[in-house]
Amino acid sequence: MEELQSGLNDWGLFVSTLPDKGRCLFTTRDFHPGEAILREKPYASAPNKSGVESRCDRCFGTSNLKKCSACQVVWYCGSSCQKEEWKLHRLECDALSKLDKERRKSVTPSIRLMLRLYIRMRLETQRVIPATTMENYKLVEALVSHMTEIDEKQLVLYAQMANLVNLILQMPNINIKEIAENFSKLACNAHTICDSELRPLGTGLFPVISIINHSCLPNSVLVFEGRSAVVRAVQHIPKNSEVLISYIETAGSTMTRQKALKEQYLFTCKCLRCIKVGQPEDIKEGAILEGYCCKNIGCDGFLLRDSDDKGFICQLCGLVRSKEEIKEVASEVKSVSDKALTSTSSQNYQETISTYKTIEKLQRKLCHRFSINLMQTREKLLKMFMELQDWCEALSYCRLTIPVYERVYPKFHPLLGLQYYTCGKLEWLLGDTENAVKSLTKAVDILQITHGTNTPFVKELLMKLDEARAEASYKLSSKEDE
Ligand SMILES: C[S@@+](CC[C@H](N)C(=O)[O-])C[C@H]1O[C@@H](n2cnc3c(N)ncnc32)[C@H](O)[C@@H]1O
Repeated sequence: MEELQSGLNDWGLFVSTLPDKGRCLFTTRDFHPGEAILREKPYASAPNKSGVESRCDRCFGTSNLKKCSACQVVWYCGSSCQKEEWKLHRLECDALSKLDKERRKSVTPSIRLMLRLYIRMRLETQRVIPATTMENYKLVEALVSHMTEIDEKQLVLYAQMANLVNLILQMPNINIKEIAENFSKLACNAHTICDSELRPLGTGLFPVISIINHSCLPNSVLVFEGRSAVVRAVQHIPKNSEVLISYIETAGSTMTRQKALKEQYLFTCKCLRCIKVGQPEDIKEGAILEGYCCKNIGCDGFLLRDSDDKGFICQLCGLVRSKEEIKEVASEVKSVSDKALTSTSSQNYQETISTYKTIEKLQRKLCHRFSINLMQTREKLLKMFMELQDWCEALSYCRLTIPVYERVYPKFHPLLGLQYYTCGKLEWLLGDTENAVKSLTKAVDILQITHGTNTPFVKELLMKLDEARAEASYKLSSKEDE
């Protein structure tokens, strides 16, 4: 702990403990919005397996991939990535090569992450890889596991996975119970590594960043530069404050967020948003985000159950919607959604789009205009129209999502910045340069804070904005000349 403390001093941070949260990370100086609070390379990481697509083990790239000829499990995009990983992969390769074809199929990304954790620990003990103040196995030992709170079924699963890891590694003195506990640590400490546009690439364990606790109203955000994790302030953080990130999607109601946190991280959140649970403002927000709309066209009210539980009353105009009617539309949404799942897997795009359009229409009848479900359906339609390069339809759905994003996310949230970015790109493609400049400016204002100013992603965005501005002023001057 003292060693870690000395490493954290350089960052302007210190570790403390709070009775209801365990370890916490605090600041020893002020941080301004957009400033990087902490950077960390993964102690262990593994790329995702997304369908048929594989990824380079080092950079998570997808081009020019070649399979390791010995183990036939791991992919690299070139010799430079392969060489960088060799110290670790040498032992992993030996172990994986001994497996038969069927066993190799059971080596999932979680199993690989655990294999790499143990190999790294071993190489550290043998001093092949140095242990430093901020990178050592002791930091993994200190992570919370919540072993005593896990249910029987999960314990059995971890035990089976631990047996597989043991069978693959065949290391002397390896403790199966400890491996199972490490799986539990991964569940509540590992982070999904994403690209700049928040598309998931893999999973990594960052033992120092794992000290940071959760808030549904966080003062910082976790982003990635390649495989490295960066925690960045999204507001002014005064000296002696706790650094807080969000572990989950924060767009949902308090009940939804608390359920997600309890299920995966085994705690009840008491952040500034969650302590308002049950208060009138919180009930209203939940009913807007996840409840129903008023049947009175043009009324923007939210609905709450009436006292005898026969229906839902609009809190603005007083109109009642019967339980039966709501049930009927909701079950229609469910049955069309089930159909959408099967048509997505058969990759018939036009059919899938028409199914999602039906869902969107039904949800407009059922849900409040700021509903998360409605927003998610429109998000799916946006993505599908983008795939089809139907920029006009894509833009119309993108624009419909923006007011919901603005409502559910704080001012500096990566998802809000990225949505403005998509909107700006689409407007530009469709020749609406004036609005493109407005949307791209909003995107820059947010993404410079969440992603920093020096990343290739933000630099490219700034270049696009400059280009769009130049085009807009050229268009304006040509109009004036006419
Ligand atoms: C990634 S760890 C964070 C560091 C942890 N506090 C420790 O002592 O190592 C996640 C765990 O921290 C605790 N935790 C995180 N945020 C919390 C919060 N807002 N309230 C209570 N416990 C929290 C929970 O036990 C959770 O499973």
